[in-house]
Amino acid sequence: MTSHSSSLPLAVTMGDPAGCGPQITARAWQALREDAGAPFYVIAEADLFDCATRDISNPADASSVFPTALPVLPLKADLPPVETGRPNSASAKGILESIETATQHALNGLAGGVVTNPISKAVLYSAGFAHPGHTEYLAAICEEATTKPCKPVMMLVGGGLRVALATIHIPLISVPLHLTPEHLSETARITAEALHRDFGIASPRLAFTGLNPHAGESGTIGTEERDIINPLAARLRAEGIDISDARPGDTVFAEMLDGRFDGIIAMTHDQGLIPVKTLDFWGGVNTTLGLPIVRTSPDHGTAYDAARENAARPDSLISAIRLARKMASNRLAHV
Ligand SMILES: NC(=O)C1=CN([C@@H]2O[C@H](COP(=O)(O)OP(=O)(O)OC[C@H]3O[C@@H](n4cnc5c(N)ncnc54)[C@H](O)[C@@H]3O)[C@@H](O)[C@H]2O)C=CC1
Ligand SMILES: NCC(=O)COP(=O)(O)O
Repeated sequence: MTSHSSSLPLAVTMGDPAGCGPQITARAWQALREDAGAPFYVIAEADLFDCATRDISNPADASSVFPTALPVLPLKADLPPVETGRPNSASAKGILESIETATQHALNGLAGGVVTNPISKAVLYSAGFAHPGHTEYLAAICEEATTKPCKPVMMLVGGGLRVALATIHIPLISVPLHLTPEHLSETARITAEALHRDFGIASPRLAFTGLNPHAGESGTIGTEERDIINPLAARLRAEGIDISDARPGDTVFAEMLDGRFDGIIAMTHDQGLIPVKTLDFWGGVNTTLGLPIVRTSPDHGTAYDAARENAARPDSLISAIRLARKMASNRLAHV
């Protein structure tokens, strides 16, 4: 199985067909069709897109088609009629087929990486989807295909920040239970390795955020920093990973912008996503580290309201495509 190549086309998934995916994909193709980088194709139905399209049966045909039409690899599943802005759980089968096919293409060396369009988690959950989101679903597909364990780490990139998350879509009340030394050390190792291999940073400097205000204020406003994060950081440093003790969550992002760190490991979803989306909502990218394939995604969701008004902006998808190209090319150079 080949896991990456920068010269291969990228596989873009359909996402929720009632969301912004079709609009931003057509607009990203318009913006990038003359771009010299790797082209992309989308796994969906051609009539979703308001631009020139051409059906392809093989990812290898994407490159020749891309300058004149958006290459579309049709789904096998039938999609129900799509009403923009009105999600329909009957689309779930096609949404998941698109993700699964794109991932298999990347795993099998037919695509250079996967760029996912937004899905509505609630819509998929109502159709019985058992994973919290793409991140865990992609890891499950990769794990099954390679028979190797695959631990995914979500990282948001934008506004000068690279922020990996120690916890993702779980209720805040259960976060402390997940912050075990084993989990945090795996997250740190995967993040350090990805910054080196996929982002081309020779010796990445990482920071842990604290969970509590003022990083626990020496154990007086919470003990996770004193008892778990800081002792673990010391062990990781002894192994050669350059990582700080828990830094206060209200200052560590400014420290990274000042050049002190190359990446941050945030303890919760919102702790990590708020700074990235505030600084760079339109250009932010979500990427999954720890997979045998490259995967990126816009940082935003399905934006049903913008889709209804035909006003969805493609900026974040374009950034996701550009980052996927860069990561694939860095991986190739690293081999
Ligand atoms: N990667 C993924 O698949 C993601 C999926 N989601 C899902 O998206 C759904 C909606 O989530 P929300 O919290 O409402 O976030 P959202 O990002 O879809 O929308 C937040 C606001 O930003 C606007 N917006 C977002 N992207 C836009 C674009 N490209 N152009 C113009 N305006 C845009 C929306 O119109 C809305 O006002 C949820 O079901 C969530 O699960 C959320 C984040 C990522
Ligand atoms: N908030 C980020 C998000 O919801 C994306 O999740 P995933 O579908 O990429 O796992």
